Amino acid sequence: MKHDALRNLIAEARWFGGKGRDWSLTGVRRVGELPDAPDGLRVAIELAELTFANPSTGSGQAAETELYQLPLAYYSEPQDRIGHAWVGEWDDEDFGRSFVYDALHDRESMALWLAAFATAGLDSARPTDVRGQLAFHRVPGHDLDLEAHSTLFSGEQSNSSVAFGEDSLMKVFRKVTPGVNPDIAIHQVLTEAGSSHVAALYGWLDLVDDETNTTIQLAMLQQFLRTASDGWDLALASVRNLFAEADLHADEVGGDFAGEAARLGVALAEVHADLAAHFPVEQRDGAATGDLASAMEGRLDAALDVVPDLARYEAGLRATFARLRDLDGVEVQQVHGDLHLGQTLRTVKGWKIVDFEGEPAKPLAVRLQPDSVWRDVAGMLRSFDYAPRVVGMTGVGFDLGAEAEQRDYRASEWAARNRAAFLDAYVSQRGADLGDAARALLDAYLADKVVYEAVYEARNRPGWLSIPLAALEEST
Ligand SMILES: Nc1ncnc2c1ncn2[C@@H]1O[C@H](COP(=O)(O)OP(=O)(O)O)[C@@H](O)[C@H]1O
Ligand SMILES: O=P(O)(O)O[C@H]1O[C@H](CO)[C@@H](O[C@H]2O[C@H](CO)[C@@H](O)[C@H](O)[C@H]2O)[C@H](O)[C@H]1O
Repeated sequence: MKHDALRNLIAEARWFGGKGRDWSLTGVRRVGELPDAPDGLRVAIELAELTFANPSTGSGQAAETELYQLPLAYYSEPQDRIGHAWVGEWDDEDFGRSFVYDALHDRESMALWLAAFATAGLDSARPTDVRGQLAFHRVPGHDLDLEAHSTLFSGEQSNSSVAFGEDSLMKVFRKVTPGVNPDIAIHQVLTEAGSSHVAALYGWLDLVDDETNTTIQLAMLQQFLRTASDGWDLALASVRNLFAEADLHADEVGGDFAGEAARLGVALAEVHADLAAHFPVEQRDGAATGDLASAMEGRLDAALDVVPDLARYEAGLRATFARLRDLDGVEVQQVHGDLHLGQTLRTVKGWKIVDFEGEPAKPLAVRLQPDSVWRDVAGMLRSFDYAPRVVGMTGVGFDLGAEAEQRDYRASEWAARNRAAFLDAYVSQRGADLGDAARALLDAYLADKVVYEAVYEARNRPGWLSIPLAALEEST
């Protein structure tokens, strides 16, 4: 009963990244219980082990397992108010007959996380509260609002984020791996460095797993950015503005985005500088750029099997990657790793960058590797190409048929203007020219990202595959 209910919960969850693969639920382990639950409620954190019949590409394993975190509310009576979060009903060996709900949707349950974090902050000399295998850590400097009600973010993606009023936000990591979670580690460093471009870290929850003698980072508590607007939504609004004006250029319409794009460039350069000051920076030699070229070529080889249309652009892409072999070396450092406009938030206090977890599909060891800053810059530049193409495709706010040519011209104009504003501001904030070596690196990361996007779109949004392919067509 429990097994089937949890399997259904996982299969239907938005955050489950294994959809479409052949998997089974091979274990469920209760790793902790939230302290101080009221009568009639027990709240448990359980880890579900999933075994995949076919390993993901390149893992070289016969079968692989992944761990997913499931916070569950066990009530002794049914709770109609959270019927939408129903998981199932069963006899639990610790809690007895239970009516079980997804705890993330339940205010009573979420208040227990907040209270546990608050308790951990009571003694600033020992900002960690250990409850069984759970260790609640607090970063001093902010008093949590314990009256705040929780709201689960509807736009949840790889993880589940819960806002506590307008005070704090807790991200519950869904797919978990033993070891350091880069999102927590980077937020901690940037918070201590006083960075104005991230939400301040307030705390985090670790599972100190006795069975495997490892630590698994389960959740992160951070500042709620009250006045935040999503960078991707703002960019789309700006494009629509331009498309609605038949006779005006990008710099003449009200919703021009170039000033924001430039401020984003400055913000990214400042974040990179802070990361370079607090994580190792390495100068790697020419062999490393050769390895980088080989890695990109390898990804192209794999992508050609998934998206045969890429073959038309193969020669140009290979030439771009091969240029890396002429470089003397490459500097690497901690970067964001998965940056695009959807990872940026505009607040009244400027741009913030979120989600430093790297690409969730990549193994943790790969996500922790230092990389070139040009990977992040390329990610943002690709987003400036996407925005007008997405508006053009969906046709919201203008007459598609009659204005197709005009629209394509304007899409290119918007993308070029904002790419230039972002890149110029980034480069000048770093205080260096974009020399030939940096240009070669940037071009290679851009090409690598387009190849990645072609595979991502083919697998996730086939209707959008034309976007990366059109970018390749334009650059040939
Ligand atoms: N500190 C914050 N305050 C307000 N909203 C936030 C904050 N951090 C992230 N968000 C919003 O929550 C969404 C999900 O956050 P993200 O870190 O990207 O989660 P995921 O790991 O699930 O992709 C983001 O798109 C952003 O709009
Ligand atoms: O889920 P993540 O945010 O980690 O990133 C994945 O999904 C992104 C889409 O949500 C995808 O980004 C691509 O589409 C964006 C518009 O939806 C665009 O702004 C990006 O430039 C483009 O790469 C991303 O590639 C993927 O890893």
